[in-house]
Amino acid sequence: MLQITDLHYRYPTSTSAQLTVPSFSLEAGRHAIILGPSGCGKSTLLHLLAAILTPQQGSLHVAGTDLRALTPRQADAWRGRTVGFLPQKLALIPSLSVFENLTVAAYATGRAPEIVRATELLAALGLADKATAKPHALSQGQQQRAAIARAMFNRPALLLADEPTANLDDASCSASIGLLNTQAAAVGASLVIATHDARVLAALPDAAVLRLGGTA
Ligand SMILES: Nc1ncnc2c1ncn2[C@@H]1O[C@H](COP(=O)(O)OP(=O)(O)OP(=O)(O)O)[C@@H](O)[C@H]1O
Repeated sequence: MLQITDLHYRYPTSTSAQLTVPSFSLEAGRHAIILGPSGCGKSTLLHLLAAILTPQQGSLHVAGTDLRALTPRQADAWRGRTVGFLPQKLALIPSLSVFENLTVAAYATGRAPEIVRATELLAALGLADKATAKPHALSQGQQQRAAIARAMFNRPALLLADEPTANLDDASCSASIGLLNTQAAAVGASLVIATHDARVLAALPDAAVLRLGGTA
């Protein structure tokens, strides 16, 4: 699922921050935890894995695709088909209902939205009665579940989650990781979680761990 070799990334606007990623590979269907302190580059690596950013050096293959070989347009199409993303700031669209926040994800694939899938996902995530609500009317936990449903809508091969347990108590932390794990398993996706939270290691004991040291 993932093959990372000698990967380097530097933000074009920054002269100092440079991310260096150790070589790492992950089989399809297996899960990984990207672990490291604040500012070490976890979110940046997730953006590289989603082909939102392009590395300057090294090779990066995800789900059988050489991401460095993609044009920006090809990267957009590949991402829409392949990746589900749960950002730290959930980024639900405030003017759309919860249901519409899911179905809008279909536009990234160029296919018509599957209405039945949206209904089933919302039910599976305990949000059946929130389909017509706007995101602001949901609790924080409900908003995260809606964002997980949106990430899963296109049945991604790779589910990326950025600090999904930040500010959660222990019970909510294990519920959140459990949901991500269950949803990934339902479509055979690999789950990759970026976190500085050691509780995630305990919640996913079989996950491979990629430690990031920091920027140089
Ligand atoms: N758009 C950007 N332009 C320039 N530098 C950036 C940009 N985004 C992040 N950085 C820098 O890159 C480094 C890695 O940031 P990143 O957000 O990937 O870290 P992180 O490990 O996810 O941190 P946190 O756990 O606090 O979210 C930091 O030094 C940050 O300041």
